[in-house]
Amino acid sequence: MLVTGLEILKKAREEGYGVGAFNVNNMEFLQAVLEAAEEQRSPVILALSEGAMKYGGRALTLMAVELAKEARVPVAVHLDHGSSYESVLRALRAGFTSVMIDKSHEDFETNVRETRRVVEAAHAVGVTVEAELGRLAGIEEHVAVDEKDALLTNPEEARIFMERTGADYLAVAIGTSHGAYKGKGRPFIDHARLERIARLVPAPLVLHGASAVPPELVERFRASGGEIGEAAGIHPEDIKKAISLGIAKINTDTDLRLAFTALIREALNKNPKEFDPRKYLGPAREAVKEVVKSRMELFGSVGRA
Ligand SMILES: O=C(COP(=O)(O)O)N(O)CCCCO
Ligand code: NA
Ligand SMILES: [Zn+2]
Repeated sequence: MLVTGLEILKKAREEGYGVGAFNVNNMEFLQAVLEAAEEQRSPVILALSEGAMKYGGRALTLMAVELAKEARVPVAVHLDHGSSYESVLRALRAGFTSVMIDKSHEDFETNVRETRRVVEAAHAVGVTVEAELGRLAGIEEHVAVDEKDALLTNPEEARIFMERTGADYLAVAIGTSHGAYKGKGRPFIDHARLERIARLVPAPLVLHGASAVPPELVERFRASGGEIGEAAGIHPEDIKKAISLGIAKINTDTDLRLAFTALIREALNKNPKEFDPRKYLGPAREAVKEVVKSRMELFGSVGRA
């Protein structure tokens, strides 16, 4: 059933588990994520970035919203990294039930003002809002303290920000970053900072840049002819710890992309004569579904629907 992001995330934070927000760009990703959620009896968030909305248009947003309504588990349809008020309005008009306004690159007052404006519009139509404070950036442990403070989320500022904006959940910067290169080896996650934020912010917290970029997946991508450098993702123990401290929404995009692409490359390499798209998109869809199911097990959302 189609529900708001807050309905899913409030319960998750209260009961101490995480819910995956999986980025979808096409039919196969949508099917993979929703089938995984139903098989795992897990709530799930379908995340569409502005790039996904540009790429998929009405075909994608219609599918996402209608399939969410028909799903046998709670599903929110979420705008990921909304960059403007207008972009949020387009998502609201498309029937999304969760929107992110990301003004974390602006100064504090601008972020507060722009986020408040989105909260008023979204709440007027029963949709809940994710905001962001702090800069996503992989940090090496030895990074100077003042540099960390400039980048990562300040706990006291977070409390004030949430009170002044009325946002429903907060994306925090505690050492993660988007993409396949999150740092050399195991990225440093500032759990102490997260604990301080969670004490001051009762709202569900969001972890961006949370993909694991597992070595076996990177290897499979390389073996199929893919080129990727020294990739590193977030360690499963850091995900579990972050959830225990208050993270309720966990964004996963890179792991799905790697799986989908590796399987397509393998299928095309294996049978150069093949030109039925279903023969290579099908196995790729299955691989994404398996990644999503295993992420749900790590997050603890299995059986929570
Ligand atoms: O936090 C994330 C994903 O993080 P990751 O790259 O670790 O999967 N996202 O918000 C997805 C970003 C999509 C923009 O193209
Ligand atoms: Na988001
Ligand atoms: Zn993100």
